[in-house]
Amino acid sequence: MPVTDQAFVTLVTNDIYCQGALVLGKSLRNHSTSRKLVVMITSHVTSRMRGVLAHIFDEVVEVDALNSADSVRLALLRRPELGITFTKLQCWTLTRYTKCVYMDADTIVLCNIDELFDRDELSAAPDSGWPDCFNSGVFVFKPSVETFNRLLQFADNHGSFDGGDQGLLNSFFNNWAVSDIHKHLPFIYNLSISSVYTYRPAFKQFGSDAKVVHFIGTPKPWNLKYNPQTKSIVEDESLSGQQHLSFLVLWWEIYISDVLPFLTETAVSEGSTSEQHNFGRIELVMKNENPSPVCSPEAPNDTAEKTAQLAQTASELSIQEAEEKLRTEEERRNWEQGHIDYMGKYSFDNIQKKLDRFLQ
Ligand SMILES: O=c1ccn([C@@H]2O[C@H](COP(=O)(O)OP(=O)(O)O[C@H]3O[C@H](CO)[C@@H](O)[C@H](O)[C@H]3O)[C@@H](O)[C@H]2O)c(=O)[nH]1
Ligand SMILES: [Mn+2]
Repeated sequence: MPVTDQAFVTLVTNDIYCQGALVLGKSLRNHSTSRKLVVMITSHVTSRMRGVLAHIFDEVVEVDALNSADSVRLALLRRPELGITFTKLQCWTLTRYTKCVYMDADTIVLCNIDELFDRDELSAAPDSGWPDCFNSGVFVFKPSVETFNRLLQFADNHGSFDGGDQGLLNSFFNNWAVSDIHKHLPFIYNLSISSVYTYRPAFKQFGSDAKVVHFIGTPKPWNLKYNPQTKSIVEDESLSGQQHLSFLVLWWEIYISDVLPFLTETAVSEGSTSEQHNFGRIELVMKNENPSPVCSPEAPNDTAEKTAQLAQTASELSIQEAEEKLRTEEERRNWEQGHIDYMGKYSFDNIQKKLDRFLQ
């Protein structure tokens, strides 16, 4: 039975974080949540992206951006961009809902977690860096204008010890660590990806129970490169063994199968808009470095070198030429059978060029 007065809520202040929110929303839908899905956005989110969000979320709510502007404390955290996360506090203004679960846009669910609505405000899981603090990437709360105003007043009086919302919320709900064990969510509801390497044996023992994965810190999944052919993350120095790759692969698989079609579809159907799209930072595939053979039984049994040449040629095709070729029967057959040349003609770069053309 759908429950219409309770919702999962997330936040995005720009189109880049939207990639995360879309994957999160889709993961909640894939696990048949009975609650509403709400995404709070700020004015910088483009109207095209708002349209895409509306495909997955029940409500796209514009809120005013709030910023801690606390550069000194944020510098301590080495994350100057996180002042904007004060905007998260706006979730308390969603008073048409009686209870909500807030989730960061860099989280995904691995199963249905509707049971969280049995908990009260403020329930959250321990932060892996300082377990007497809760992590503010997943928490149960009760919308209330009064609480919202008290939070703003508190922020005004005391600021935030880490410059972001997490410091503020921990000071405000300051008895979380000791008052009520029911408000301590098990860590599996907010598995910080960093714990995978800081306590590897525990991950081996309990990791399979995880319900929510949180890609805390940097890099975020959407900043990485993914090779859909080999279903693997293209590792670079920003990873340095710190992220658990299989969860990143899962994120990317949801992105490719459930989100990318919405993004490309909307770009095509709203071709007349002059707004700039924001797929720029997502690199779906490696281009010509390390080419691997195109996965297609019809393709001749080429050497890697020949494949490299083909990939090179394909990536150099003009859009018109690429479209022309798309119409040929063989390619259509390959496409329909799922043998898609992700390394060449249908590399993300080429798809992106096509989107650019539609958006001009
Ligand atoms: O430019 C931004 C930055 C953040 N967000 C939103 O705010 C959330 C928090 O930012 P994130 O980059 O996910 O922070 P974390 O790496 O998770 O860092 C920690 O510190 C943050 C600041 O206190 C808390 O908000 C997080 O919950 C906590 O996990 C994101 O998921 C988004 O929902 C935006 O929409 N735009
Ligand atoms: Mn986060």
